[in-house]
Amino acid sequence: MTEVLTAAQMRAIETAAIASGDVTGLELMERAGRGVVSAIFEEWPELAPSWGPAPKPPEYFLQDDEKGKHRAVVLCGPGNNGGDGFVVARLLFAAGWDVEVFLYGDADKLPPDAKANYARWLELGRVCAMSACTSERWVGQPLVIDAVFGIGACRPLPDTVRNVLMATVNCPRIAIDVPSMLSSDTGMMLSPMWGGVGAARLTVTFHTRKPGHLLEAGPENCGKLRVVDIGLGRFAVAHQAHVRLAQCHTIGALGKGNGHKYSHGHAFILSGGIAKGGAARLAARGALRIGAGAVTVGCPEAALVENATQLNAVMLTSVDDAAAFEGILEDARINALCIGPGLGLGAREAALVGTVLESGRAAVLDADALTLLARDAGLFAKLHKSCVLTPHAGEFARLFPDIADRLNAPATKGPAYSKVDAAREAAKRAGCVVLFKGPDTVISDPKGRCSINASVYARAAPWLATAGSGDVLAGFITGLLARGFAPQQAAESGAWLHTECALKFGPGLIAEDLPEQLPAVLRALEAS
Ligand SMILES: NC(=O)C1=CN([C@@H]2O[C@H](COP(=O)(O)OP(=O)(O)OC[C@H]3O[C@@H](n4cnc5c(N)ncnc54)[C@H](OP(=O)(O)O)[C@@H]3O)[C@@H](O)[C@H]2O)[C@@H](O)CC1
Ligand SMILES: Nc1ncnc2c1ncn2[C@@H]1O[C@H](COP(=O)(O)OP(=O)(O)O)[C@@H](O)[C@H]1O
Ligand SMILES: [K+]
Repeated sequence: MTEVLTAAQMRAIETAAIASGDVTGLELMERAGRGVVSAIFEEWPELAPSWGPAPKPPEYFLQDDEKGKHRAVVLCGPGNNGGDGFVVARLLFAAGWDVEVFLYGDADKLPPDAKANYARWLELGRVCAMSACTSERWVGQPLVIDAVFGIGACRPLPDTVRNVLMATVNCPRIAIDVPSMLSSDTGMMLSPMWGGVGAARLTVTFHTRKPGHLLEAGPENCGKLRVVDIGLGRFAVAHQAHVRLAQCHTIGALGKGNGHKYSHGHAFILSGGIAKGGAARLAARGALRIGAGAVTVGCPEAALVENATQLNAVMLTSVDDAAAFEGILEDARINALCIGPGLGLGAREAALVGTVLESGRAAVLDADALTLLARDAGLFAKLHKSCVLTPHAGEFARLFPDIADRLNAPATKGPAYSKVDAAREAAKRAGCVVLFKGPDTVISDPKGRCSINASVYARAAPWLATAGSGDVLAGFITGLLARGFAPQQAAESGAWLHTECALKFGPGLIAEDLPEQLPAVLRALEAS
């Protein structure tokens, strides 16, 4: 499943499922709780009862030696996340575990399905107030089930909850749906956790990933992430989910069919002056490796010799000023431009950004070009739908300071504002695709079509935090634009391939290595 659903979208699907008569809320809660318990036993088979990870057969009577082998503390909250917690408590108890349950909130005010499961648990054990969950509980490091808040949390946690969660730091903690201190829409911490609460060992979510699992502090707090199917697939189809996981979705187009080099486009990368050409050369190498038929670097005359000693398959020409570049652009075969890496911030560079934008050609604007756009509203107004902006967080804040402020403000009420919302708003304002970089790269077009290239969990590639890797990404996207990819597809596929290249190389990666992984990555894609 490549959809990523917000809390509101998830609620809409749940409501549609219940309204269809196919399933009740109580049944969904039971499936959720069972999914959590199965996931725990699959993850740690040594904790599983003798019958394995599947839920216990109803007719099964526990043998004495199956009782009390393991201990769990279940922390329940006032909503349906707490309801899932009561189901998990019951199922662990049925598997022979010693289970203690604590509730934050008033049992009388629980929503109906949660209240039903609260009542079922009361037939088996007690429920104590969260305030009674004191430090002796954590001796022996029981398994902690975090069922305090799920998709319903969007403001700072009450102190009682925060203190209890912080005290579990040395215990294995399983988060139901989302760690309670995290916003499922944004991945941001809802409360500061002094000294930290540590990551959950496992987070078990339902139906699809939520943005908060992928963005910001989400991945480092979720531990392992498991998505459990609770039978909502049919309803997901009816629901238009606008955010999905990035993929290389037009990979068929990456293979080169017939045609000569110019059938695959001609990418032109503008460079800075003497001793500033490395970034543009990295971008050019990326554009060529990703399959642009021809790639040219344009630099000031004074930097030609320096660049010539470093380039072979990439062509080189002098571009002293915007007028010279206008002349070069008379060659209609040049169909994708890249400006910004190592460019500089002077008048020549600002004029070149203007020429790039006035040409109407597909263009990637990165690094210094973004700073120039931030400085000059007139330039910014020239952005058009064939452009791709590739800011990292600092450049984003320079270009869209008000949006960045809103993104970084602590959440006090829902719905929370996420990196997805920020990228969408920025793309709408700019009138072009914005690729907002990070381990959680978010790509949006002006209509809000959005994807997340998450270099997290199994795709974690921290080696990408190396000088020049962004320049290579700009080159990848430019190369794909030259090959005729639409801006959103070029950005999404470029980001996805960028991560794949980093994964292929692994630790020790430097920017130069990235384009060199492309042949193997593309070969593997073709084979699959
Ligand atoms: N959708 C689905 O398909 C399915 C969903 N399922 C499960 O339901 C979960 C969602 O349940 P939910 O909507 O009841 O929200 P939940 O996270 O329990 O919290 C709401 C409660 O917490 C309170 N509250 C929030 N923040 C607070 C704070 N900081 N401090 C204090 N209070 C705070 C809030 O209070 P209020 O804001 O209303 O004042 C309200 O009482 C979901 O994550 C999943 O586990 C599954 O059962 C199966 C299918
Ligand atoms: N920890 C990380 N995990 C995955 N990708 C990362 C990480 N840090 C940075 N990246 C990626 O590396 C690239 C860095 O780009 P940028 O910040 O522009 O660097 P530079 O200017 O040095 O080229 C971006 O594509 C970003 O998404
Ligand atoms: K939770």
